[in-house]
Amino acid sequence: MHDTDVPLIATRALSAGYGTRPVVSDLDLEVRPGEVVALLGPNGAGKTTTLRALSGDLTPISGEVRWLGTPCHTPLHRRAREGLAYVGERAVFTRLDTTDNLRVGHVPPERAVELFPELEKRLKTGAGMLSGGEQQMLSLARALCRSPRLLLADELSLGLAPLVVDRLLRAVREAADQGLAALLVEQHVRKVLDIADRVYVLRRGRVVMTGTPKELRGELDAIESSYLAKNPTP
Ligand SMILES: Nc1ncnc2c1ncn2[C@@H]1O[C@H](COP(=O)(O)OP(=O)(O)OP(=O)(O)O)[C@@H](O)[C@H]1O
Repeated sequence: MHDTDVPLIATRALSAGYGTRPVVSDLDLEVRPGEVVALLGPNGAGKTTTLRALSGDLTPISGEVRWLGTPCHTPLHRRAREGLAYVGERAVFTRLDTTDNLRVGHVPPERAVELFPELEKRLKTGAGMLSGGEQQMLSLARALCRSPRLLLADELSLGLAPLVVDRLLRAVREAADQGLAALLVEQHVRKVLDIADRVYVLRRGRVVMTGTPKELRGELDAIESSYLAKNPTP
């Protein structure tokens, strides 16, 4: 069993942005071990900015990020050593083959193949020649096979076929069932709600809705139409 009493990562009244202009404000969110949390919202709502502040890539303008209950000011590379994994869009080395991409990430290829058997036949293929789905399996394998404590994933499933999206999300769910804490920024609202424990919806840099997928089912149309509205100005 994993200790779910202390959030692995949490923000308290966090404001973060670029220069002195906050893009997200007054953000209180947390992710506990064993939880998959979805961060949803229209384009420009501040989802990536939030992930960057959580990862240590952006310094908060005010408020704080807490790691295992303690305020945390370390940069991204230090947090990575302490168990944080960040997966962005198709983060592969296109000139290396799949095996070398895994080795660079200190992941034995056989572990990656256990997670995604689809990669077995592609171990000697240049990562630039893989399909989008295979590239994302490779990125996710590189992150998950190092047994991180926290996964921050930005649009894992961008532009991928529905079956591949299911495959990637299932791998995250299974890792969370083993104790991983995961925060996923996703455009596939309905699919991520199928595997998430909790959801935050951001709009114009603020949390406007939060709850379990069950609690938010009735709001699905509103959430999806806010995506189409592309974060309208007030
Ligand atoms: N490096 C940057 N410098 C200045 N402004 C930025 C920078 N990155 C993002 N922004 C601005 O911050 C705001 C929020 O962007 P962010 O990428 O966090 O939103 P998002 O919700 O992830 O959007 P999307 O779904 O389109 O990726 C936008 O207005 C964007 O223009």
